[in-house]
Amino acid sequence: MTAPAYRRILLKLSGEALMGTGSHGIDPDVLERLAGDVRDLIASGVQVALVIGGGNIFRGAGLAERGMDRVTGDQIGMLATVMNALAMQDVLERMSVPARVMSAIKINQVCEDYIRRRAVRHLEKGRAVIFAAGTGNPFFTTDSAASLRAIEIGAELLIKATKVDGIYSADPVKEPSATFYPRLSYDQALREGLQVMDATAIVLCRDHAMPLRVMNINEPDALPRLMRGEDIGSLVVSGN
Ligand SMILES: Nc1ncnc2c1ncn2[C@@H]1O[C@H](COP(=O)(O)OP(=O)(O)O)[C@@H](O)[C@H]1O
Ligand SMILES: O=c1ccn([C@@H]2O[C@H](COP(=O)(O)OP(=O)(O)O)[C@@H](O)[C@H]2O)c(=O)[nH]1
Repeated sequence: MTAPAYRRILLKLSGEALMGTGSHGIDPDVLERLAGDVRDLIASGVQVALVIGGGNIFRGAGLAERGMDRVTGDQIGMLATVMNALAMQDVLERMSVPARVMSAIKINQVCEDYIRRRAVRHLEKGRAVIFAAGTGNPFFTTDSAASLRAIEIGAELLIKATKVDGIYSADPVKEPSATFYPRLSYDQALREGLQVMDATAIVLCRDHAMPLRVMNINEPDALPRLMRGEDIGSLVVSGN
């Protein structure tokens, strides 16, 4: 078996990805499939860290639109990400994959506090590490948390697995004629206002030269093919 193309990656999954065809919550079959992908990556020798969103349960912006204090809404949203993280940990452990949830918010009767050095040790020991509660601060998203944690742990690649095949000149869901970008620079994504990932997350990746790949969560075998060095989705790297 050839060595994987990457030693350590961070995989960002939206909460929505866990819904499957549902309108909210977690589809156990989807969770099982995603956990199986993580298991296979770790078995191939890749150290895998995860950031899972909470959009299948709550988003602060949505709660605020209906009158809730935004900070409170974001705190609820961050707790939603903890729920998803615990669910992922449960299914990984039932697959005999050691997994640790490390939260940016102190809830250490439910999961570990996020401590960077411990996260790295867990990864070095072949454990899946699931970062929960995003950055721990309101007004951010788990995309930004994914960029932040990828940089902190020295990941070689940040993968945003989402609902489209990569980055386009416009939202391909709204504009089917949009042009696919197999490769682009962070500055191009910012200049063109490409909304696939929030600007904070993209700027963090740019400023710390964190390669970012956006790919379709539903493309079969996409992750193992990517680890074998195939060019999947869109790659965002430094440049003008
Ligand atoms: N330029 C773009 N290229 C690709 N996707 C885009 C773009 N602009 C907006 N999108 C939308 O962004 C979505 C991915 O962002 P987001 O919904 O935050 O993902 P997720 O919920 O998977 O984290 C895609 O499903 C797509 O509809
Ligand atoms: O650092 C963070 C990360 C997340 N959130 C809140 O948690 C919600 C769920 O995260 P996100 O929307 O990123 O989930 P996804 O879109 O990936 O499902 C967000 O909407 C925010 O309200 C936050 O306040 N700070």
